[in-house]
Amino acid sequence: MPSVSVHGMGMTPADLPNPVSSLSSSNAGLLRCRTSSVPENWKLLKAEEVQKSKLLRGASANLAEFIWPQDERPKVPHDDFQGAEELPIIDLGELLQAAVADRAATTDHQHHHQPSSTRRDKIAKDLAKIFSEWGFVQVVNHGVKTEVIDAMQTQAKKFFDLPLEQKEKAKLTQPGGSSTNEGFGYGVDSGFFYVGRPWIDRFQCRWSPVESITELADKVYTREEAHGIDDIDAHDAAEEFRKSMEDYNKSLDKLTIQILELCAEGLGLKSSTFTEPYLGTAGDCIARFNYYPPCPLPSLTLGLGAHTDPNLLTILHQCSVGGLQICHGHGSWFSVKPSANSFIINVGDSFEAWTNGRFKSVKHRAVVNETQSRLSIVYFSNPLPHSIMSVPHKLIDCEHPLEFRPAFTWQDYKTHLLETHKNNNNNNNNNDGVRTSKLWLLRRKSILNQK
Ligand SMILES: O=C(O)CCC(=O)C(=O)O
Ligand SMILES: [Fe+2]
Repeated sequence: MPSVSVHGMGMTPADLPNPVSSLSSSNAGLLRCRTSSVPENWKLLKAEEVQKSKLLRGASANLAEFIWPQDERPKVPHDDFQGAEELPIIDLGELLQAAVADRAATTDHQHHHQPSSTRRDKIAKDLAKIFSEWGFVQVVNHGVKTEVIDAMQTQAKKFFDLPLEQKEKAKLTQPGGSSTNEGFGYGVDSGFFYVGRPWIDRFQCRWSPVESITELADKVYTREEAHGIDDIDAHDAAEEFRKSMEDYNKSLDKLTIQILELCAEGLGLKSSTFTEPYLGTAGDCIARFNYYPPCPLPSLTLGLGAHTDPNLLTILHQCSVGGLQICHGHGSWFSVKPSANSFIINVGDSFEAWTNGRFKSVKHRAVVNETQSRLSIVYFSNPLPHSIMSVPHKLIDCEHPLEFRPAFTWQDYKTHLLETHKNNNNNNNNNDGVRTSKLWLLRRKSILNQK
């Protein structure tokens, strides 16, 4: 099918975004970034792409809003993996192999066999070192079946391909009628506190309980006008979505536990130090599907601005299109090469605080590109809202004095984050909460707050 330009949608050039004329006075900071005309490549966007995206429909009214300040703009493109520092890899398959070798060695009475406990110890130490230096790791042979990952990617893609009106049915409301940050939308309308407007559509909900996923899926896939055979199709579609969410959640919950255990061991702590309060999928684990449509301004905007994740651990799977960038060293960014069978796992703010800063919650962002849409599936692991995360005594010594809150709950931090969101949105101030909200976790700050 030939690509249809927005002109083909019955839009006249006057309907097209005009970055200059639409700059408001509150965007004075962006005036420096003005471009004199609509980028030619906006016309490359397919009409159906514009139709189905909340972001693109909005952007067509005021493209200038998406131009970020000069110092935030990406210098490394989404697909430039050259010169990028190699993100360290952890091969979890080695754990399994070592256990198999253990059994063989016992049967064959081998004397020079390296026991699996030694292998495990080495992997745990490597992982802890990577998290303390990079905050990010690439995990391979993680035990999550390829079918489970593929099905989740397929379902997420299918979701974003739905007509906009259909996707918007996923919006969940609170009992009082106010919207939550769950569902589909432009940033799920939860407000962003970035310095620019991100180029993104997003779906977000909790990974469990399964009943709430069913409710969401039914809302999205059931069409009011559907009768007969259509009803059956809609039911099947909702069921496929629910099943892939459930399978993915089960697998990633297991993976989270495995990683948390290795982290504890790598830090010289009891294996269950982090998993006991985590309590698996009963916690507050959040699903996020980020969808970045093709963008006519890839070097002027960002899919997602530089931020750290507030949660415990993040497990991310990107589709075949690159876009995730990590800040390493002195403010230099590198693009992470997509790899179908690996996960990118990073330390969130809560984990950094819980480990007294031994692990680092590192800034990352998403860049976009002109021609391809991009999808990332994110598993945000969190403990139960009221489980207490208290800094293990072993992680406090002369070399590592206590720098973070000695104990806090995910609910405490979440409440703070939501407040910051609200204040930033109400005051319409430079929306810089991304940089400041993490400060709440610092000990100095918590002492000040108590005064
Ligand atoms: O899409 C990506 O690669 C980054 C997503 C991300 O950082 C987030 O959702 O917090
Ligand atoms: Fe993130």
